[in-house]
Amino acid sequence: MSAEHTTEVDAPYGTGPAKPGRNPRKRVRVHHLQELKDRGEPWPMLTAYDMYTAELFDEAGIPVLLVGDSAANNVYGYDTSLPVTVDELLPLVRSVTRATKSALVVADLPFGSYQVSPEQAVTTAIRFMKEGRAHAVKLEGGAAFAPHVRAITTAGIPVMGHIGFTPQSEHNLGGYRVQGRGDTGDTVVADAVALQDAGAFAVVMEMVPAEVAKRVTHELRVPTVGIGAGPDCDAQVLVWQDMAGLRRAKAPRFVKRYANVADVLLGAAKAFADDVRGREFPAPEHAFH
Ligand SMILES: Nc1nc(=O)c2c([nH]1)NC[C@@H]1CN(c3ccc(C(=O)N[C@@H](CCC(=O)O)C(=O)O)cc3)CN21
Ligand SMILES: CC(C)C(=O)C(=O)O
Ligand SMILES: [Mg+2]
Repeated sequence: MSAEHTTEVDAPYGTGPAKPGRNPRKRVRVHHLQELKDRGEPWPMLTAYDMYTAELFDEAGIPVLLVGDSAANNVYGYDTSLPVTVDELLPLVRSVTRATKSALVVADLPFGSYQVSPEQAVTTAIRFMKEGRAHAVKLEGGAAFAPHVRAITTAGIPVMGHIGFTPQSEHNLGGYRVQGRGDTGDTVVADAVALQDAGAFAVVMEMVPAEVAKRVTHELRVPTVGIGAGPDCDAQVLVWQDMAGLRRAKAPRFVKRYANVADVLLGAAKAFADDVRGREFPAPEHAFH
């Protein structure tokens, strides 16, 4: 029996590092994430936009990778997530999915690709599954988008919700602001319940007060995924360039920086430049004779 076909797998899924070359885990599924919530085990999620990062995060045991529409900011250099298109995101999704063995890959539906109607949402979600080889999709919006979520899940595609601060609506929300303070906390809870009832397998909460996120997490059967939503969510997500310190701009309050990749890359590029200018590179061992 080849390694690929072993039925002996590490449990629980995605809660520890993979063991390369031995006992490869099966693909994380939506029901594994539900099992983690039911056992009270929090799980990590990161964005990924390309092959090498996806491969590393998969090996690190990150069970869910999000190809975020935040590629707008973190790959394409737009100032908001609004301009990025399906055609720009699809190749990134394809490379991330191709690079992973275990992680469940979620594709963000970008602005304008699902809001028009549930039918448009299904059509776009199908493109991400068929052309991007994603395992699930994510869209922004509360109760008003329950019909869109229902339509996509009816087509057989798992959907992750996203409420609280929803970057695609920044012009309507008045900028990057915490959502659900005071009386509007009840709206966040109602939105989360509506998404769950429409079939969402998990709900991201971005920049909502920790107490509201805790309420939602206890109210929902399905997992909540926090970003700036306090410690009581069932999962936590960060943009990888924030998490690893590749992005050098001032990070939002909810970010914790675990490395300084920017300094590592800057140092490597400067050393290479110095070597070329000083005729240190290429050395004899780098040349063919
Ligand atoms: N690199 C990156 N990280 C992200 O978390 C992220 C993106 N890009 N792009 C899409 C959205 C936009 N997000 C953002 C961007 C900025 C703030 C921010 O500046 N927050 C401030 C102000 C909060 C407030 O006004 O209360 C902060 O200090 O947290 C928050 C979320 C989250 N997403
Ligand atoms: C920050 C996460 C939740 C996201 O939606 C994105 O990266 O696009
Ligand atoms: Mg997004």
